[in-house]
Amino acid sequence: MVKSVNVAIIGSGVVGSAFVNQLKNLKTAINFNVVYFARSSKEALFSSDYKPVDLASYKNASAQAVLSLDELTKFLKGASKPTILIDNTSNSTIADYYPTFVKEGISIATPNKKAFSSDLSVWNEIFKNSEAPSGGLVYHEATVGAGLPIIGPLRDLITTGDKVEKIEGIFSGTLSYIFNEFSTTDPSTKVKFSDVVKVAKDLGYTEPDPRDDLNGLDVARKVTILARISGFDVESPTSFPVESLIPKELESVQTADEFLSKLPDFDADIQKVKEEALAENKVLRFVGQVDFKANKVSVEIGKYGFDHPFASLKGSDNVVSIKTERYSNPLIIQGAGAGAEVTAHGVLADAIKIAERIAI
Ligand SMILES: NC(=O)C1=CN([C@@H]2O[C@H](COP(=O)(O)OP(=O)(O)OC[C@H]3O[C@@H](n4cnc5c(N)ncnc54)[C@H](OP(=O)(O)O)[C@@H]3O)[C@@H](O)[C@H]2O)C=CC1
Ligand SMILES: N[C@@H](CC=O)C(=O)O
Ligand code: NA
Repeated sequence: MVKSVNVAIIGSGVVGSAFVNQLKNLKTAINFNVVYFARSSKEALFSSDYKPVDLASYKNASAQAVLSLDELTKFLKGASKPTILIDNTSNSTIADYYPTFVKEGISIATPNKKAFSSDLSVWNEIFKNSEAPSGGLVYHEATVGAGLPIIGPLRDLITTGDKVEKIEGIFSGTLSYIFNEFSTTDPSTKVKFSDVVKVAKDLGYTEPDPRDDLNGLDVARKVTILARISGFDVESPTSFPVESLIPKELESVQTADEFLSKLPDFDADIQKVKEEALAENKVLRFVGQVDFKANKVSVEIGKYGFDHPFASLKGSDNVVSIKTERYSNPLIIQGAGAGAEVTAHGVLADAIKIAERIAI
């Protein structure tokens, strides 16, 4: 008999739409039965008898109001099959509810960093509940480096007894793209900082609000996640030094659109920093670090010589260097660290891993 698992999807934005397309074309021995699909924060598709949502026409299907998280839990628990919840949003209310989902036996696959990088207590509760015999499973590979295999291999190293000494890298697809385009080894590069920011947004690399990338918080969240997996109990992503690219004068601007329209006024400031680096034969890169020996976690803009590996990165590539007791010559993982398809495949691969463990 074919094994089956229920799936509840929340969000159909940049990542969510790509996820649905990949799921539609999935060829596995397990049947993924989508019983709930919140295609926006207002509209959801589901039926009380758990009939599968038609993914081919979900955009036009008539929808109902989204269920509250309590109602959703009750609905999913009422089914005869186990459920994987796919959270393709950046919503923190949903993230704060993960401990309850997991306690109620609902498994989670998600690219949403909020639950794993907010207060340490939320992280502890999620994984404590997940370890209980009736707890749901939790996979979040796409929260760091999108679909790049970083969290899985790091967890494997730790589980098998290795010890992390240092993790260092470029963890933002957006900031990688921006600095790879803006601060190059070629002195004739003329692109304006604010223009590249807009392109990064159009390419789907940024957070829903690009200020969450530019203020360093997105990188701080990723560094927090990697530090915690490695055994460094970081209290929150604001509990260590994080450098921001938001001009002081724009810190209190209300909307992302207003921010983007005013950003060109500050191009000259960052241009000057770039030119100073260039005069030293260096480029600017936005780097995160977890250093166990120095007992230090940091996120900052650094200057790197033209021959440094960070200087030759391309596109939205992330690069992560993991130095451990076993890998004294660090393990390097590099590739696209943002974008719809590479993020969605990370989430879907996690969903498949969960399904292989829980489908009945
Ligand atoms: N883009 C990328 O390259 C990467 C993204 N990620 C993460 O993936 C997640 C999604 O990013 P992205 O797709 O770019 O974001 P988008 O803003 O494009 O999509 C978010 C979607 O979530 C929906 N949504 C928000 N809140 C709710 C809610 N309460 N109930 C139902 N739906 C809701 C939004 O609907 P509405 O329009 O109604 O608000 C929207 O459809 C984020 O957590 C991001 O950090 C991770 C790695 C890479
Ligand atoms: N906005 C993020 C998306 C992936 O996490 C980034 O640019 O890296
Ligand atoms: Na990843």
